[in-house]
Amino acid sequence: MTDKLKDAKIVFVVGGPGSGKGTQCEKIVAKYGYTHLSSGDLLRAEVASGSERGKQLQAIMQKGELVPLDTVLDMIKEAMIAKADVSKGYLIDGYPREVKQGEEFEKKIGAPALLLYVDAKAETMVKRLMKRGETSGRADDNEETIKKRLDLYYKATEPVIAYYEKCSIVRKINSELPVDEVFAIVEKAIDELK
Ligand SMILES: Nc1ncnc2c1ncn2[C@@H]1O[C@H](COP(=O)(O)OP(=O)(O)O)[C@@H](O)[C@H]1O
Ligand SMILES: Nc1ncnc2c1ncn2[C@H]1C[C@H](O)[C@@H](COP(=O)(O)OP(=O)(O)O)O1
Ligand SMILES: [Mg+2]
Repeated sequence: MTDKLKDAKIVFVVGGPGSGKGTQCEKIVAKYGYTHLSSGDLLRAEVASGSERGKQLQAIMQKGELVPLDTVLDMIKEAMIAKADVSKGYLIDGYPREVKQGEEFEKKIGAPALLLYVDAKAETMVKRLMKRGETSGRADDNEETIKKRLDLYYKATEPVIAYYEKCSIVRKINSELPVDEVFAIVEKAIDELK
């Protein structure tokens, strides 16, 4: 077991593609100094490294599918351990994407104290992603892949929220509002943690 992470404060950030997870995480980092670990960013860094593994990941992500659980969990765990001595808390952004990922995380790392459910309508998410796609350079910010990512979100990821509602750690955040108003809701949820 990972002793170093035994008392870590862990926040899962869950929401559909383009719902605003990364945007809110950035603001949490600025105010609270938490460590932000986005599974998508970690995977894109591996792709950018040009490694053989990165090439396989790229092919999966371009199709809007989920990469193997072990790959993403190992990456997150490694990144968490690297920050264990200085971290005030961890924002785990984009994970879990399916219930099994949550179960494995708890077995190998620990239990989350809070789940921020970043909620926006499908229509809003598509609009934001198409706009983001104009500049993001992301291979998955295109109409066809966005549709697949949304379908997968409703099928595989939404059940994660119901799963964690059982232990009353879910806080639903209305991400239809302007960024700062969304953050005001986020702040309340984080402040309650202390
Ligand atoms: N509350 C908001 N209102 C309007 N646009 C937003 C809001 N939150 C995020 N965005 C925009 O939507 C896009 C997706 O946000 P991002 O944080 O990358 O989402 P995610 O990490 O959930 O995919 C970005 O271009 C971002 O600037
Ligand atoms: N926890 C996870 N399990 C499996 N695949 C993941 C993953 N997190 C990210 N990926 C892969 C599949 C996603 O379609 C892609 C991009 O993820 P992301 O950057 O978190 O997207 P977004 O911020 O738009 O929600 O990376
Ligand atoms: Mg993101």
